[in-house]
Amino acid sequence: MAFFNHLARRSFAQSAAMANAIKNVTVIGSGLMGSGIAQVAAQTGHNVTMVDIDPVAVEKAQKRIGASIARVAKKKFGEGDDAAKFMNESMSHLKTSTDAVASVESADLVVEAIVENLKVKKELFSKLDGAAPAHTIFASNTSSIPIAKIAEATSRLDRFGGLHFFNPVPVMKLLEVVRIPETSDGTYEAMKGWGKAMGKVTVECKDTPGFIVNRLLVPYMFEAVRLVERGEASPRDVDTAMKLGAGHPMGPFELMDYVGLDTGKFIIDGWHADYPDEEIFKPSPMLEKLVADGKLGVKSGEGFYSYKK
Ligand SMILES: C[C@H](O)CC(=O)SCCNC(=O)CCNC(=O)[C@H](O)C(C)(C)COP(=O)(O)OP(=O)(O)OC[C@H]1O[C@@H](n2cnc3c(N)ncnc32)[C@H](O)[C@@H]1OP(=O)(O)O
Ligand SMILES: NC(=O)c1ccc[n+]([C@@H]2O[C@H](COP(=O)([O-])OP(=O)(O)OC[C@H]3O[C@@H](n4cnc5c(N)ncnc54)[C@H](O)[C@@H]3O)[C@@H](O)[C@H]2O)c1
Repeated sequence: MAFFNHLARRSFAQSAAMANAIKNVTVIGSGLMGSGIAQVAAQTGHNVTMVDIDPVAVEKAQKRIGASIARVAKKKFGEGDDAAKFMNESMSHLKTSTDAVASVESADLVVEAIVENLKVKKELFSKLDGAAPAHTIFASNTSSIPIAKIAEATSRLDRFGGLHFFNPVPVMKLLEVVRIPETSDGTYEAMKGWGKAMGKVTVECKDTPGFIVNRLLVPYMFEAVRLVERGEASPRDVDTAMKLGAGHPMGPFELMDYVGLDTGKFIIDGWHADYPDEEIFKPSPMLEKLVADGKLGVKSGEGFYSYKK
């Protein structure tokens, strides 16, 4: 018994050490998710580098982070000096870059939150694998792509996993921590420990399609789309029904606009390719048209609804 207690203590100590070892975090992608992850990492005292290939995206992300940190600071500290101190300290932990390779040179953890496309994600990780130190853990925030397929691009399968955050990251408490068969126990404990250090509640999940939340949420959202495409109800009424009848904070159309319709299309197209017989994953004419028209939801000013001021 004493021996097992000793082992348990040791493994706890090791995981605590690994989690504490994650100090320098590189977040690749400064869109909706990358900016949220970078913000929370900076707020919780990590040294963060947020990277995007698009300098305009970086600029927009900085503005979004500034506005969001101000909301968090007000909630935590009200209007006084402590709020200003929290904002300044958080921002002082955040650097930006457009050079992904140079940005991982001293990273303990790399969290990828770029476009939901396997080829693009693999190209990125393959470049980063040669540039990052041996100890660096790589994680993807993918919504729907198997982590194992992304990890194939690297030679560090034992230091690879999924860290799936939820939008808006500064508000949503959940973090799904995903392991592939090769993920080492040390890596997994470090990822979970980092999630806790970020103030998140972590749940564990294997590398199964959609993990937990999206396995349930994505079919739900696409059932709503089919309902409307069949002319059985309007988006507004579906949203009202799910908010008032099921207690959801947003209806499925509001939520799809919030997530981004391009991201929704990437998810469903990927699953359609993998599971061509599943009716629910077949292309939706309504979604195809909105995306083709550049109506990507809240982020572009219009999706199922208009957000133009
Ligand atoms: C597809 C992917 O793989 C997975 C996903 O991410 S799926 C999407 C998951 N996300 C959801 O389901 C979100 C559902 N929606 C919600 O929970 C809520 O509508 C919401 C939290 C987004 C907004 O809440 P709502 O009450 O409508 O608006 P609002 O009053 O502006 O915000 C509520 C609180 O959150 C804070 N907040 C909202 N957005 C914020 C942000 N971006 N940054 C910081 N704080 C924010 C507000 O300051 C406010 O704080 P308070 O309670 O102290 O006043
Ligand atoms: N939107 C959501 O609600 C949500 C929630 C959880 C997970 N995710 C996942 O997170 C990832 C990002 O989603 P998002 O909503 O933030 O997308 P987004 O479109 O808001 O941002 C993606 C960013 O990645 C950048 N980018 C593209 N290729 C790049 C590259 N090679 N190197 C560096 N930057 C690159 C783009 O310029 C863009 O700024 C996706 O995998 C998505 O499935 C999204």
